[in-house]
Amino acid sequence: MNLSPGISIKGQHRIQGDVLFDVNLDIPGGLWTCLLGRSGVGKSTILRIILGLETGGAFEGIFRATDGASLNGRIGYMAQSDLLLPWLSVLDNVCIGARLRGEPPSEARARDLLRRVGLMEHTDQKPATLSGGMRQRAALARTLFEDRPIVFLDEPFSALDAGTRADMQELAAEVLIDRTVLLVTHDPAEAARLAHQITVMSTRKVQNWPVPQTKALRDINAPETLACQSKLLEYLRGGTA
Ligand SMILES: Nc1ncnc2c1ncn2[C@@H]1O[C@H](COP(=O)(O)OP(=O)(O)OP(=O)(O)O)[C@@H](O)[C@H]1O
Repeated sequence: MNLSPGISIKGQHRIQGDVLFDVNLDIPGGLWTCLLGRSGVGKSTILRIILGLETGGAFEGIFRATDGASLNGRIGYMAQSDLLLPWLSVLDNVCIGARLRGEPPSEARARDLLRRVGLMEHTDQKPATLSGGMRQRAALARTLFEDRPIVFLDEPFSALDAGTRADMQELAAEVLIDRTVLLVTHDPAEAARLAHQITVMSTRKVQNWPVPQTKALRDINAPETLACQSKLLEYLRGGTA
């Protein structure tokens, strides 16, 4: 049985009375959906609506899990900003969710994830002593540690160099296999590599985009990955694709 439900969202979001976007989107359970679109179009807002967070506007519509159960407590979220607590060590930041819930965190698992994101030597450091890319990897480890059936990732690899980015994509794909993942990204190559569903958002519509027929996680240099990446980039730049 797939324990990671899909999500459907349908409605309209307004900011100060103006329509920011109309959305009618099915996010399939147990698969990766990559959400792309121009800056400011409302990608993060879709995540925040489903998470019940402040958006600065009002959403009129419905969203629900496909299994009919509440989404409360089932979504892991990695925001664009890392939201690391400056007074805690990297290790304690990874474990913070469990501690706040009054659960004893598995420090061994936290350390293993920090090793896998390349921060084994930095577990006792405070976030302020890390580079931007290291902070982003600490935030990724914290999100993976939460082990939720649904995971929202908002530009999770944006601060990473190309090699580390490929490594972290592979790690996330492995750890989050069979989870429902909604990944916001500006990188067509990332979407072409990771997605089971690609969704492109504009002010007019939210539409699905053809994904390569091959199995994700795809080879970066496979012809179908490169073709998808190139067509997507052309479309996002305003071409006709
Ligand atoms: N708290 C808020 N109050 C008022 N307006 C907001 C708030 N949050 C977002 N907005 C506005 O909503 C719009 C969509 O923002 P959102 O962050 O969802 O865009 P995005 O597509 O994720 O952009 P980017 O790719 O740059 O991250 C923007 O015009 C933004 O200014």
